[in-house]
Amino acid sequence: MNRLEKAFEQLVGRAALIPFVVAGDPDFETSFDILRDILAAGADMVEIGLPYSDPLADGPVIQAGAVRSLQAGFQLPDSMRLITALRKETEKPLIAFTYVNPILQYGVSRFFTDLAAAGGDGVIVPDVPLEEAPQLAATAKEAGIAFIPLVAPTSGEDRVKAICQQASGFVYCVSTLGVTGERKRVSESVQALVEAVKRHTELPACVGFGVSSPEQAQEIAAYANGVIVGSAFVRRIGELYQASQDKEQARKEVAVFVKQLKEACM
Ligand SMILES: O=P(O)(O)OC[C@@H](O)[C@@H](O)c1c[nH]c2ccccc12
Repeated sequence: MNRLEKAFEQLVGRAALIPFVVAGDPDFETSFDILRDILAAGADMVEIGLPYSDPLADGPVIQAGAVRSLQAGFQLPDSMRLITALRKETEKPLIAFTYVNPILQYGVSRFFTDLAAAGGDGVIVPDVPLEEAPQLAATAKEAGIAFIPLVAPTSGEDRVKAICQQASGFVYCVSTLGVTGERKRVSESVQALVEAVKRHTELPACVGFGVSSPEQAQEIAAYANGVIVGSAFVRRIGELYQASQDKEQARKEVAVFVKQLKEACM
């Protein structure tokens, strides 16, 4: 059983809390501390976003996080270094989140081999078309990396079935159309999407996009196997870690938010 399977098995009926942060935001050391704190505060696994200059599916908050990281000089090899360092601190799953371009530039086979050597467990690539996904998924699986696909509210039953058939790790159910970013309400339609996924795979179905509060996390945890929260963390990191802020206070506030979300997922 791999780390992802073990993590979901240990949930025993509750939903996994899966925070997303941008690697290297606002710098390598701080990003390492934030991820270690988030895991120590109770996150079941983390999604580590590899900063990219053209994050077309991201809203302004995560775009700003990527800019902070890239401006700090963070490059793809630093993401591998960050995952390697984190793996020394935790046995929880570390999932790389990246657009397809950085993988192509780095070299597909080299990317997954290096990610596995660093201690990574899975990858999420939001902009790889279904037609090209099988090749990427096969290379990932050869390296022992779960290829976690996304399904959207617009994905019809046949497309959900086709996506689930090549999935590994879990299936990412995108709650709403548009780009990432905190929403006041999480769309009700995502429950039907989770149910459609469950008709076509035994894999966990996790929901992301827009989750900004413990109340929303609790709502999703009632029917999904995991709750993914990104912009709500990246916004706090941006606000709290401005140069003038007290880093200790910032770390405490991020940890409190994790604990509140974790409570809600019980
Ligand atoms: O609205 P949020 O919480 O930022 O949701 C997406 C985010 O958590 C993470 O999964 C993500 C970051 N960038 C993406 C692009 C596409 C799909 C997903 C993502």
